[in-house]
Amino acid sequence: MTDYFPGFGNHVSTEAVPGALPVGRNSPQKPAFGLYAEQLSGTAFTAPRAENRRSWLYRLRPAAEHPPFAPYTGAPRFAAEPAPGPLAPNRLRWDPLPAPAPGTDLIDGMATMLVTRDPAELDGVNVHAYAANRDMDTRAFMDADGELLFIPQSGRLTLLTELGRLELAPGWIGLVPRGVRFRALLPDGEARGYVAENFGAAFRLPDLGPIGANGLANPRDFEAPAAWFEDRDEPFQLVQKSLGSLWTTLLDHSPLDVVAWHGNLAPCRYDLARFNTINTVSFDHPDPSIFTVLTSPSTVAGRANADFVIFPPRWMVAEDTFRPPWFHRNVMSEAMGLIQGAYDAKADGFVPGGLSLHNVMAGHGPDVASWDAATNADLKPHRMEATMAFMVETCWPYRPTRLAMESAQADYDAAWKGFPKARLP
Ligand SMILES: O=C(O)Cc1cc(O)ccc1O
Ligand SMILES: [Fe+2]
Repeated sequence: MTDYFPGFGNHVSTEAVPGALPVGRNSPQKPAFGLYAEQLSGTAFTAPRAENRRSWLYRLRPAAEHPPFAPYTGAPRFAAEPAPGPLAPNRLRWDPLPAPAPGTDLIDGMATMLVTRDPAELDGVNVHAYAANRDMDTRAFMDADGELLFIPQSGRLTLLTELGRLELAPGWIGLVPRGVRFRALLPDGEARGYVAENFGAAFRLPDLGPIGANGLANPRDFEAPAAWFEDRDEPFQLVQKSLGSLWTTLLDHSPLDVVAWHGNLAPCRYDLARFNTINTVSFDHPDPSIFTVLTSPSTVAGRANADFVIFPPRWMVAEDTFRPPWFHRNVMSEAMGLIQGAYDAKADGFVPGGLSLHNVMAGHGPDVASWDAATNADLKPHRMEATMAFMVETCWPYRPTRLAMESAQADYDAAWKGFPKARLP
C-alpha cells in the first residue's frame, strides 16, 4: 500500500477502505458505507484556480458533531501573548527549553516564544518551541488560526492527522494545514523541536527566477500521506486553538476518522537533505533567500509574510570573500533555530535547540570569534558538514512572549563586543 504520494500541492485521491471514495462527484446522495462527505477549505471558494486549496473528506461522523467548546486550562506556555510594555530593540537568544515535566504531551509541551500579528488579521507568523515526553492517546489538536510547520530537532515525531500519518524525524519538516486535526506520537519517548505557525497565505515553493525550472526544494520530494483512520468509540478530548486562545471539547470518538479523501489540501513532509543547495562559485556571500525552502507571500510583492530558510551542509568555495554571513541590518525580522551542529556566524552560545531573534533593523552578523576565524581563514574549498540551522524570516516585527523575555540569555550583546577598530592609513 502506498504510504505517501509524491509532489507538493498535488491533487490526491486516496482511500483506506476500497470503495470509500465516490467516483466522479464529491457529494453523492448516499456516500459509500454511510460515510459523511465534508469539504475542508484552505482558501476562499473563489480563490484563483492556481491558489485554490481544498479537500473532500469521507468520514465516520461529521466534524460538526461536537459539544460546545470551553476554555482549555492546560498548555500554560502555549498561545501566549507578547510580553507587556514597549519592545526594546534588543537582540535576544535562548538556550533550549528545560526538560518537560513527566507526562507532557506535544500540546502541553508547546511554548510560544515569538509572536507577530493577531490571527484575526489573517497575516503573521508565530514561533513556538516544543519539548514533550508523552504520546497523545485520547486527545487531538486542531489549529484554526494557521498552518503548522513542524521542525523536529531531537526525537522522531509521528503526526496522526485526519488525512493520514506523517512520520517525521530531525532533519525533516512537516506541514499541517490550518484546521486539520491530529494527535502526536513520540516513537523515541521524547521529542523537541520548533513550530512556525503561519496565519497568512499558505506556505508554497518560492519562484526560482533565473535559477530555472529546477533547484532548491524540488516539488517531487514533498510527500502527502495516504488516507488512514482510527475507529475508536471512546472519550476523546479535542483541543483547538482559535483566535489566539485554547479551547477544548469532549467527543465520544476519535476525530481521526477520515476513511478516504481527495483534493489538494493535505499535510506533507519533506526531508531537508533533499534540498538542492545553490551558492556562489565565484565571490561574495549571497543573500540567504537562495536557501528558501517555503515561502508565505504577503500582499506586497517580494516581501514575505514568512520565509522558511535553511543553512544546510554545503561547500564553501568563495574566493577573496568573508564567507560567513556578513554584518547587516534587515528590514525583515529574523528568528533562527539550530537543528544540528554549529552555525557559521556564531562560534559560541547558539546551540542545537536554541533560538535567536534579530528583529527589524537590529545590527547583527558574525560574533567576534567567527569574524576573527573567517577573516584569517585559508580560503580553500571547505565542506560544512553535519549542520542544519534555519530561519523564519518575516516582514512583521517579532514580539517575544513573557516566557521568552524571562528566559533569554543574559548578555547576548557580548557576542559583538571587542571588535578591533579599523585603522586608517
Ligand atoms: O543573520 C543570520 O545569521 C541569517 C543570515 C544568513 C546569511 O547567510 C545572510 C544573511 C542573514 O540574515
Ligand atoms: Fe540576519
